[in-house]
Amino acid sequence: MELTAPLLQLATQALDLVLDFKRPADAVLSAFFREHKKLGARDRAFVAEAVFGVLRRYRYLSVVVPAANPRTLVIAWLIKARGMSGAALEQFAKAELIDHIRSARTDDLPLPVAAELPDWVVDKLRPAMSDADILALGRALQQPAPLDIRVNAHKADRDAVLARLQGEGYAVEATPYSPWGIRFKEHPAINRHPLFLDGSIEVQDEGSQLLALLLGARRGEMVCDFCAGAGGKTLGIGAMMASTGRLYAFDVAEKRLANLKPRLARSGLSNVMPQLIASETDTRVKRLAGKLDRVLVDAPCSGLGTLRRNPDLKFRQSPESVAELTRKQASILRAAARLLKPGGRLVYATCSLLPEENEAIVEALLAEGGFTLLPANELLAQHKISLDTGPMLRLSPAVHGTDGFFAAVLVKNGA
Ligand SMILES: C[S@@+](CC[C@H](N)C(=O)[O-])C[C@H]1O[C@@H](n2cnc3c(N)ncnc32)[C@H](O)[C@@H]1O
Repeated sequence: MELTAPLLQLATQALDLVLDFKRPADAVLSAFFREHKKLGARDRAFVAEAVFGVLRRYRYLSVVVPAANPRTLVIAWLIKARGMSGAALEQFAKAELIDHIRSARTDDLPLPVAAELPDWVVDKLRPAMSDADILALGRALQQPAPLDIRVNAHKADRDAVLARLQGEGYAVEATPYSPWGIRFKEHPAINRHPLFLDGSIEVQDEGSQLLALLLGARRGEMVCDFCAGAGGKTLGIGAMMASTGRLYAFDVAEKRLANLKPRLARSGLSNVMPQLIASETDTRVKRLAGKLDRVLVDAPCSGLGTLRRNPDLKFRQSPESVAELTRKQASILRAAARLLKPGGRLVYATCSLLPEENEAIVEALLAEGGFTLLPANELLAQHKISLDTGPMLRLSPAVHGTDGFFAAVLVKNGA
């Protein structure tokens, strides 16, 4: 595509709005496009690509550019990531700036810059990971995520959906771990496809799909998705229950639960009860104490495992926000644990990469007694899924091609 001065100006303006990191970049960009209604599809695509492209390499580009500002960052991205030639850019930037960027070194960078992670994140990862693994993780997190869908087992069959999509010319393949997953090579607008509109498929990362398997809810059981949000996991669990029994979908965010409603309608499930709660200590929660067979806690977390989708998130989190989240996670997990019958199953999951949001939260509950860890690797093997990351599941984009993801399965003692 041909770069023009107005287009460069638009990308610069949009980036400027994103770089205060007060709101999620995708929300800022949507608002920006609403204000620039006349922009054509190709120009929008360029602006979005430039903004997300800079965000993915923000630490590196900030080192490369002598006086980093949104415009020079976009120019540095065009040269370093898009491989644009100096000649194509000479009408937009001084020759010294172009030369400086072109000759900037790419080797010998400090680990946090090469991995595109904040220093404090690298410090928190270091006790559990080698520098080489942190670098591989950081590099994988810089790549855009593939588009994964989950076939709704209540309505459709994966092989049939796969064959249909292939027949329609989509480049798709079955996901390696989830029995319901299909991965697209491109990013088509799948939310307009008839299979999406009739609830046969939902967009969901493969890692998230595995949670329903780990929870293992059966027909007729009493189950709760404690942090249901817009119901990504709820719908997978409800399908496994074949729309029988009862599946409570709790959340404190009214808007997210509202977003669950149309998805629920499409899914054809009639066993889900969305329930807005004020907090994890709400009386509606306490009323269910000791009554449930399975509870999923897909806890609010730093989201650092999803940086492929939200590269700005790492700059909107801090050690303080993580500390606050860990207090919340521990409190929610305890409240959720009280709902289980003896022998009932509790799954704790996050899309964080940090041990303090993951293993530490689970180990603290285990140390109090009352629960036993059920090895996730053995459970997955029972489903013929060869995914062995040890007794707790830790998925990494560098190793598994999924978002960064953590899950632990616990059983309430005393059955
Ligand atoms: C990681 S998201 C869940 C995503 C969701 N499970 C899905 O698959 O779409 C965490 C959710 O926890 C909710 N949350 C935060 N505090 C909570 C609390 N005290 N009790 C229940 N849910 C809470 C948030 O509103 C958010 O929707």
